[in-house]
Order: sequence, then C-alpha cells, then structure tokens
Amino acid sequence: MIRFRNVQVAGETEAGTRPILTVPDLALSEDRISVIGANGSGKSTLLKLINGLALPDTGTVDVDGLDTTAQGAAVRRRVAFVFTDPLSQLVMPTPLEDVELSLRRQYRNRTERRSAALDLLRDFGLEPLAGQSIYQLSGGERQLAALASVLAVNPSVLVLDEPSTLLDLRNTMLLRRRLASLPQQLITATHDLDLAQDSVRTLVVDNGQVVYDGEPAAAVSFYRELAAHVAGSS
Ligand SMILES: Nc1ncnc2c1ncn2[C@@H]1O[C@H](COP(=O)(O)OP(=O)(O)OP(=O)(O)O)[C@@H](O)[C@H]1O
Repeated sequence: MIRFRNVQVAGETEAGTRPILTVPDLALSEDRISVIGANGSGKSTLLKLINGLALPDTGTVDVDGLDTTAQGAAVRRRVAFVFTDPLSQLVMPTPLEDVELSLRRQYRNRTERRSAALDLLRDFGLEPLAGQSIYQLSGGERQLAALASVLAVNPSVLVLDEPSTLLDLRNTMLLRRRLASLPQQLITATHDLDLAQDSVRTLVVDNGQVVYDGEPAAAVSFYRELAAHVAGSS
C-alpha cells in the first residue's frame, strides 16, 4: 500500500518558489493504477515521490509503512522505476550484462547469474538479442530490455513514466501484453489513453493536483472534457 499524507512539493523558478504538486491524502492499493494529465501537470513528480526519486517538502509518502525520506534505500528495493527513455536506464553495453548487473545481489556465482539472466531475457523474447549492443536494438526491444532488467531485482511495485511514448503501435501492444501479465502492482503515467485504461483506477492530475480519481473510462472522459475546455479558452 502506498500512502501520501499532506504532501507538498515545491519547485524553484527564477520567479521564486512555486507549488508543483499538492496531495492531501491518497492511498494506492489497486494492482493497476494509471495517471493521466496535461504536460507539466505533475504526473512524473507524483510517480517519483513513490520511490523517493523526489521527496516531499512537507508531508510524507510511505510504501508498505516504509517512509520514502527516512528509508529511501529500502523503498527503492520494493519500488522499481521505468523511465520513458530506456537508454537512461540501461547502463551496460548489452541486455545480458544489464540484467546480470541487476541480478548481482541474488546470484554471487557467475554461471548461475548468467543462466538466470538468460531465462529472464527469454521470458521477454530477447534471448537472441542478449549479446547485442543496446544501441543496435529497436526502441521496443530496448524498452523490453529495460523492463527485464528492472524486474530482475524482484520489485513488488513497478512505477512506469510514459513507457510507450517512444514505441510504435506494434511495440506498444507488445508492451501492454507484457505489462498485463506481470504480478507486480503497476502505476503508470501515460498520454496513451488506451494504455491508461489497462487499469482499475485512474488519477487525473491537473495543475499539481489530483482532480479526478476513479474508474478509468470515466476518468478519461473527464480528462477529455478538461482538455477541450482548456483548449477552448486559450
Ligand atoms: N525540480 C524542479 N524544479 C522546478 N520545477 C520543476 C522541478 N521538477 C518539475 N518541475 C516543474 O513541475 C511541473 C510538473 O512537472 P512534471 O514533470 O511532474 O509534469 P508531467 O505531468 O510529468 O509532465 P509531462 O507530461 O510533460 O512529462 C512542471 O511545470 C515542471 O517544469
């Protein structure tokens, strides 16, 4: 269970400090949650608060009772973050080495580690590409490799920040299928309103606040009306 209490995050700008996100009280326990909203509304900030990549200026965020400020390392062992651009995630030259790096705590023995890494890559259909340079992979293959690497540490929660933005339709469908099969709790920020509906609960963030929280189809309708209203008045 993820819990936000009296959370405020402020950002420094040339004009001074301004609020970026305010979340008075939010409990996230559903296994598939999506977050939608306009550019700059605060979605990434909300996601980063869940694994301590961003810390609240006031209030607290905790995951299964672990405080993200005081117990950040323990939180990050539970909560993995998948970035939009897999190249900011993949630190090793090949998918195999990257997954092996993630597995280094679980498998001290090199042969066992390699075999476990190959098993994981096989699950993602990436075994034939295990030794390929990450720069030679397609965007979709890279995103799946980043996902495999993140899952290697056995997180209980996966936070995904616009995971399909760089993917074509086929790879987006592949990613959606792969995500649907995962046992982890998934919290996904996205501009893809189909992907947003692969969830049981959707938060709409606007101007640094959660302005709608409910069933995905209703949340998407709310967001469409909000966007149309804003576009109409500008
Ligand atoms: N460290 C920071 N200092 C100052 N402002 C920040 C900081 N981080 C984010 N912001 C600002 O806070 C607002 C929310 O940013 P955030 O990245 O959470 O939005 P988002 O909803 O994820 O946007 P997008 O859909 O474009 O990715 C933006 O106006 C951004 O410029």
